[in-house]
Amino acid sequence: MTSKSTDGSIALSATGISKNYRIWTSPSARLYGPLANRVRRIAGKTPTPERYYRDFSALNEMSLSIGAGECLGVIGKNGSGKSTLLQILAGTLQSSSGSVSRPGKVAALLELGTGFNHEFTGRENVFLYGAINGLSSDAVAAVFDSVVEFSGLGDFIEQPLRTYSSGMVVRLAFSLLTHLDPDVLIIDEALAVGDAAFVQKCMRWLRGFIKEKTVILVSHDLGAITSLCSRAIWLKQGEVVFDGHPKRATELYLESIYEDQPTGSAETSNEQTPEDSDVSGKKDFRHETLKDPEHRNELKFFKFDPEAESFGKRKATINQVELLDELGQPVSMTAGGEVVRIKVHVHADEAVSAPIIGFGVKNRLGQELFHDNTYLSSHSKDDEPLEIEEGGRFVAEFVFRMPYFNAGEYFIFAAVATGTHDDHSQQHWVHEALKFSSNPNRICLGLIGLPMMEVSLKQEDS
Ligand SMILES: Nc1ncnc2c1ncn2[C@@H]1O[C@H](COP(=O)(O)OP(=O)(O)OP(=O)(O)O)[C@@H](O)[C@H]1O
Repeated sequence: MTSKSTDGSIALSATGISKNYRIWTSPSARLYGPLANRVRRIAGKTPTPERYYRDFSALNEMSLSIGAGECLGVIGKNGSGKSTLLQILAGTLQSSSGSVSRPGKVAALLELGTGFNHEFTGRENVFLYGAINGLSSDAVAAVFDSVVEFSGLGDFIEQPLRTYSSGMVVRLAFSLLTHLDPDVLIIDEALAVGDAAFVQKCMRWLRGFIKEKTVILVSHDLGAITSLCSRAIWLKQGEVVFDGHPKRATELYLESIYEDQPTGSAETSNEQTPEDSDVSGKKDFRHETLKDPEHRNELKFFKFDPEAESFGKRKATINQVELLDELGQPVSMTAGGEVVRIKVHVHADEAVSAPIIGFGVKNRLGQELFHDNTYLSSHSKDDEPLEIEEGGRFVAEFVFRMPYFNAGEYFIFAAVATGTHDDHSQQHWVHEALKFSSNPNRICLGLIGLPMMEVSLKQEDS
């Protein structure tokens, strides 16, 4: 697609960029594979590289030009190549082939903490980051107070970065960017970890910046893409499959997500009437409306934190909690109303008898919104209770339709106990095993909203 630059000049362009990765079949294949193939060659035999690795293309000969003044949104499923593209455009990752032209000054907010030294204080990092971006120490000193003020970090600016939360690192990084005066700003989902007030502040700044300069933005928040961007590209397996109006791009992308979902019991037949339908397995009847980016209740999950605070007698340890989609694929995004799987993986540090695994969701005030556990399902059957030997592993999986959440941050706690529902001893309880954030929406009216199968209003016969 031709670029829609406001003054006709190009802010950034990429020609035929590809990124290939070599995926080794095992760590030892990486060590011995090249040697084994060399020995085969010397012995006059045909090398067998396929036994040791396969080549994987994360980006495939992509050409793109972004006009000065454009705000380009980049969307696509996990692993479609968005971060790879942004890193290559920003110059922090070398492409395997192709070239990038950057006529102006480019600043990027990519993977959290990139360009920072975690042993340095916030103050030292401001000067370090400024130097990396070509600013003299006098120039950094001149904007230092303003950077700290924007960040809202206060006295924390004198503390080492390793003591910062991920939200604080984003505060510092974004505040720095606002003072670098770039021509092109590249942002990769980084704002997703900021708290609501700071994200609002960044959005206000970004809207002003977009009016004058060029922005490239990756976001799973399709509402942000449609409201901020003048153009959007949709990536699929390292290729641009749509380049054009953001509204159309997000519509096509969402359609493709729903097309990829299996049909069957979860599908609602249009011919069913409310009276004769069986609601089990149905989607929310507002499903079509909720596909719309404006209404979709996006939930962005962060990875399991093994360092999260926990307690318990530790006969068993929770070592992973993950979010999967309906098909069992690990995901970092989902939405209210969708079927998800929460998997809790546990290691038995000692022999464990009849374990119970549970999980629940709390809001940031610590109010519990819902919880559940395996006790009923594992004790309502005639099955023998689970007996796990020392060193063994076990896992619980909860499959349910996500409720709707108000805008804000939430935590999933996970726990493993032994005993019975009424008399048990906690072995490991992880307070904030998974964190997630919810976008503003109008679907959730209470603390949580329920996926609603049917609603009717009618007069009863007297
Ligand atoms: N260093 C690496 N070695 C091997 N494969 C890699 C490497 N970095 C990325 N990949 C692969 O390249 C593909 C594209 O990754 P990339 O991070 O760009 O996707 P993405 O669209 O940004 O995903 P997400 O939405 O999850 O952030 C993925 O399949 C990923 O596994």
